[in-house]
Amino acid sequence: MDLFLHYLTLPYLLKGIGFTLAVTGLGLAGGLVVGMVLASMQLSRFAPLATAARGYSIIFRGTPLILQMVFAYNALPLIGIKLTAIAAGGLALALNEAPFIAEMLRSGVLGVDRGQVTAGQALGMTPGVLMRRVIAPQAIRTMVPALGSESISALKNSSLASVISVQELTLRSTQLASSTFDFFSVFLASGLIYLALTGGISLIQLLVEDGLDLDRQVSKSRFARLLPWRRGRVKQAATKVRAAPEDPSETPSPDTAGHAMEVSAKAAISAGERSISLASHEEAVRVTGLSKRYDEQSVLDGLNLIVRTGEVVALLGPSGSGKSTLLRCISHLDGWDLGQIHVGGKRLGYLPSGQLMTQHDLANERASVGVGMVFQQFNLFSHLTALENIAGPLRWVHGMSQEDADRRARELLERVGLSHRVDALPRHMSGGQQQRVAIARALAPNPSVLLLDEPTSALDPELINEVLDVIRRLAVEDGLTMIISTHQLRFAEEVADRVVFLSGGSVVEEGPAHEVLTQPRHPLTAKFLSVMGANTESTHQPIHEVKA
Ligand SMILES: Nc1ncnc2c1ncn2[C@@H]1O[C@H](COP(=O)(O)OP(=O)(O)OP(=O)(O)O)[C@@H](O)[C@H]1O
Repeated sequence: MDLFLHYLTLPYLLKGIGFTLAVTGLGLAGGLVVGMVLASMQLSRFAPLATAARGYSIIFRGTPLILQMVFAYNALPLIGIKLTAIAAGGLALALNEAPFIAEMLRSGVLGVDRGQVTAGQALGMTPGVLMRRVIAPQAIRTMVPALGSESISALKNSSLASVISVQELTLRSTQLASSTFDFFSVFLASGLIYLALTGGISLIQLLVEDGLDLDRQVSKSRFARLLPWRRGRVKQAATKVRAAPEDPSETPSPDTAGHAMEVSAKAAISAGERSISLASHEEAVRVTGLSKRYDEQSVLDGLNLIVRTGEVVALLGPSGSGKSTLLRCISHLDGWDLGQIHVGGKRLGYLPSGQLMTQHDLANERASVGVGMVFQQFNLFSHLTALENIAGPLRWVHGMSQEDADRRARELLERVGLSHRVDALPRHMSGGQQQRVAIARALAPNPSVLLLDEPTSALDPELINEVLDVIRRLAVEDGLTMIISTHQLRFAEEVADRVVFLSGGSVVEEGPAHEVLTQPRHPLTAKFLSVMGANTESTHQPIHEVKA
């Protein structure tokens, strides 16, 4: 026992720890840098880069580390690169770790929900901002356990550096045991030191996991405060704005139906005047001859559409008629084959020369033109609170100060009846609440046009009204220009100035909402409405009863 304790504290062995850590540190740091390059190459759309990265992985994962260390120390000097034993060991370990780390990075990035990436693009985030604020924070969180295991494995692999005479812990233990012949005590002490080192790594992993845990109470720790995606501390004042629940889903208010009737009445009184006045408004969106194919399938077929400022247009049509694709093209989230789209008079995504913009410039233009988008699946950033989902893009895309962005986010959350949920994560909110946050997020930068892609189709019937009510208010009170793809016929009749019926990727019929929904002219519209139970009588059913 005495001898064991003696070896455990022997400076000769303890110095070996320094060399072990030096090789491991170089290996992990270098592996992370090379791994990031490899992961970017593999994720690149440029095939030769991805192939080169794969070739690298095959070579370095397929040959033994010990051989790579010997090569780095003994063969590189032959071509004029002479490294110290520690540098050669660290280099070989880095090159060997890189493909493993690259795979972790790649799977972390690919694991981030594509919908959130699309939402970030729609909000005008450049690829860099998207990576820093949306993808990396979520990818890193999922990678931490695997990175912890890889670090432990790198520490143990560093012992192979003994073959190139790095005086690390294993080599020193072997030398000590050979000279004292006390193999048992020396290797027991050495094993315990390794255990302490790997235990340290596990502890760091646990602390990092804990620091990144979204369900943990907001951290006051300095570490958590350094993280760019940390959960912001929500000021008490903000949560006190409303003590009682303001959420219509929690306190179903008779207001909703009342409000709907009021809107309907207003709409009926002013429909004629409104359509005359809208005709003189400027064009907010002009779509001319838009055609798009997916392989052999034609999805949009010479589609034409003009939406004027302040107008609310409901897109109706059977599933697969191209409603979502049209909305995605308007915000240039998708490209198209033929035709032109102007938003606010600008060809969004095109240079004056007619050339396509880079993704970076397209993002900036999307933000400056102001095309907001609300998705079927909400697509909230799952690592951010309701407040941060709204305030974050205002800061990162529009350069607003944190104070102003938070104030705007609170105002909007209050408008959509969610001021008591400012600090809630998306997964702690109901579908209706998430969609209301998504609407608030899209509204935050004051878009010139708001596109809503079946905003209620992913909601349970009892949650649909709370979202429709918010949209109704935007149409009536704010006079926002909106294009809404929806299957909610009664809602379309109440809120939309015009209904545009799509079939097979082109406009089959369009006209004042009430007219198209009650007296369809085209047989396809009539058939669709009858399938939807939306003939004259059924459009007067309660909204939630009219479903696709
Ligand atoms: N990425 C894609 N690759 C191939 N085909 C696609 C893709 N996206 C959409 N499509 C096809 O394009 C057609 C139009 O789809 P779109 O989602 O625009 O229709 P929709 O009218 O919005 O339908 P729904 O009401 O069901 O949402 C569909 O046939 C769909 O399968």
